[in-house]
Amino acid sequence: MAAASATSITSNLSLFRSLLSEWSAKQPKVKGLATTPEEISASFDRRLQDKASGIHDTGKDVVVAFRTRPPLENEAAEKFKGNQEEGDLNVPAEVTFCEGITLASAEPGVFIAHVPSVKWNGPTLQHKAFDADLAFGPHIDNEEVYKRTVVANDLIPLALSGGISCILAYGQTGSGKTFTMEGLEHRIARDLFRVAEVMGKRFAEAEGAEDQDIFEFGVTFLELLGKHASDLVEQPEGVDAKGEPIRKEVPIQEDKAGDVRPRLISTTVKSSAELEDLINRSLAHRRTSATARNATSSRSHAVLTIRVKNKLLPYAEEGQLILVDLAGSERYEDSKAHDKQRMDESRENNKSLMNLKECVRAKAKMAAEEGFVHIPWRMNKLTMLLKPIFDIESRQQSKAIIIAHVSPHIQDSVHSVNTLSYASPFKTAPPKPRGPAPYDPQDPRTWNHEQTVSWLKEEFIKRAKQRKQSEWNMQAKKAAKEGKKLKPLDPNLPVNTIIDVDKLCPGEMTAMNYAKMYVAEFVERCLQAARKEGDPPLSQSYATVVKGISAEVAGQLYYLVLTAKTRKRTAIMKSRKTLEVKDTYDEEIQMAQLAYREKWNHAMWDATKKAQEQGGDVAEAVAKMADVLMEEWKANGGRVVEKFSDEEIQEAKAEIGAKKWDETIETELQRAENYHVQDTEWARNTAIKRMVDAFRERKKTIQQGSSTRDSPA
Ligand SMILES: Nc1ncnc2c1ncn2[C@@H]1O[C@H](COP(=O)(O)OP(=O)(O)OP(=O)(O)O)[C@@H](O)[C@H]1O
Repeated sequence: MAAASATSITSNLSLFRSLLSEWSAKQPKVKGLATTPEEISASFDRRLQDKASGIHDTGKDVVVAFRTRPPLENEAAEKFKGNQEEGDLNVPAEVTFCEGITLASAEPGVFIAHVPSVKWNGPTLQHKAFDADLAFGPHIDNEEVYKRTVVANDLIPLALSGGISCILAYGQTGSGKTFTMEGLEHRIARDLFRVAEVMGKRFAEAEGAEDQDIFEFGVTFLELLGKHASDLVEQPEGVDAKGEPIRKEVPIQEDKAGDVRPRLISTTVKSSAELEDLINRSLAHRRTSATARNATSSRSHAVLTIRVKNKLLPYAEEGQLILVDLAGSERYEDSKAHDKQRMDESRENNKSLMNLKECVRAKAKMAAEEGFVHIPWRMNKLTMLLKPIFDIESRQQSKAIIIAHVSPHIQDSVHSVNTLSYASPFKTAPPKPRGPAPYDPQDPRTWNHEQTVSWLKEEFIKRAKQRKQSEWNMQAKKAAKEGKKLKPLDPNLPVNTIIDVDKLCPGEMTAMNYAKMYVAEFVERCLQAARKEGDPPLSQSYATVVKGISAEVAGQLYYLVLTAKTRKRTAIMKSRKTLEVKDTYDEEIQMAQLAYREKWNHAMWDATKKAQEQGGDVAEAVAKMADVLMEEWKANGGRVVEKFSDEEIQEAKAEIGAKKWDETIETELQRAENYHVQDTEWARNTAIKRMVDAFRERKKTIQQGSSTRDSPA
């Protein structure tokens, strides 16, 4: 069945409407959202106030939501009127809205896309269902989207506790990404300082600090257009000859410490009004440059980052709230009509969106399976900016929400299907409940409550002893200077463990509850557990000792979890040899497969056939071939480079003629230059490959012809 064009869809709207109403009549009732916004708000406030339940464990690391918007006034008439001026008489004079998306269930989210297609007997409709965690129909407003995404997933408290919260808006141009993101940005600006006040007060009280204004906020706003990043907070430096705004390019690189921090102006904001003002100014800069370029904002990714520093924990990493309005997921065919610069940007955008997909999928998979998956975040500037979410060695807890936007129109259904199938696979089952995994003292993921309590006690005692020992060492040194000798420390002497572990670890808390907590929150709990009921606040120096020791214990716990995961990865790697290639989930293999396309399958097929003929182990032969291709792919920097023998090249050149040969290469090099492709060797190889391929084809046809003639009648 072939897909139908927008014009042919428009000319058959009445047929599609009647097919849709027949279909709708047979559908079950729509399943609504599970909890009311009021319930979400109430539980959010409770969590904020309630010290005991501050664990940011709202289930998934990656949450997927779908959203469709209402049709705009006169939109169908203007957008799909077809080429009536050019005599497209099939398109009705007045085009009205016809729905392309139906909300089947809000939570869990299910959207059904209605896709017009052409069968041998005429136009028809296909109904394709896609799953998400949440789905927002056209009548859901931004306030409700905010409550169900940002509030329900504790994104603000997570960032304030030193974690990373991220929201990504994905979708076709004009599907409503900017509408959603601006709505969320303004609401975050509205609530951030209120939540910070509640949390700051709680934290300062635990530490006995007087100043309750403990958070510092630094905001950056970046635009990534193709490969070029610029600062949206800064005013453009004027306009160029084409009237385009001149913006300084901002490099995006990983520094020696592994931090990706583009050189942007970080503005300190102290209130909702200041944050709101900064967001408005940056958005206005984005709109101006978009208008100047005679295009929409759909061509660039806009990344708003709010960094949160906790003044009481100067050594801890900063929490971050990252909001990304992604470039429109334009199809390559649609961008062909544009100039070279647009095509370059479009190609770059598609590359970054594909890489983002790989990263989000790998992250979702890792969270759900608890395995160790390679996340290729270094492959693109966009994912580099999102490093703290994707870097598995990051000790910061993170949560990403991806909102996939689709147009409500039936003429956009093919785009909508692309968008929904991009985002839907991110939906994973909630993390598996910790099963009865055998106890492993080296793997905190297997510890129950009692084992956790005893580990914590041991750790605190160990560190208290170390402290005592180092105090003794200092005193002994001092005594030696005075010619005295101190009595050695009695190892059996009881030590003050500083922290009451039973108070720190109530009820059913296990090591994984703590491992999911950010260090700031763990330290805060330790500070509370160090203070006896009714005692005055801890002295500044005592609080410093508690903070130091508890941060070390948290670090040790994260380290154990990380090494346990690494051990699991090594085990997976070892067992990979026995796995069928199709069963492996190594992202690199998948990327290499994508690059090789059908050549990969041919190579596997050849390896299988050879192994069968020689009576060898098929799985092993396939795995070996995959290894060979992977090595080759990696050695060529993630590309597939065709290799031909010199003889074959000379043969092809002789057949084609040296002049035409050189001309073809020259044309390809020229094309590469036009597209700013730096790698001329790559362009040359592409030209050679095309000519040798064509030569092989001709040779094959000739050989087949002669073998038919030669064969006996
Ligand atoms: N949920 C909604 N309710 C009402 N109007 C909406 C909604 N979503 C989007 N719109 C309107 O639809 C139009 C397109 O939306 P928007 O600019 O947000 O799309 P976009 O996906 O960001 O497009 P682009 O990629 O071109 O930037 C705007 O006029 C916007 O106000």
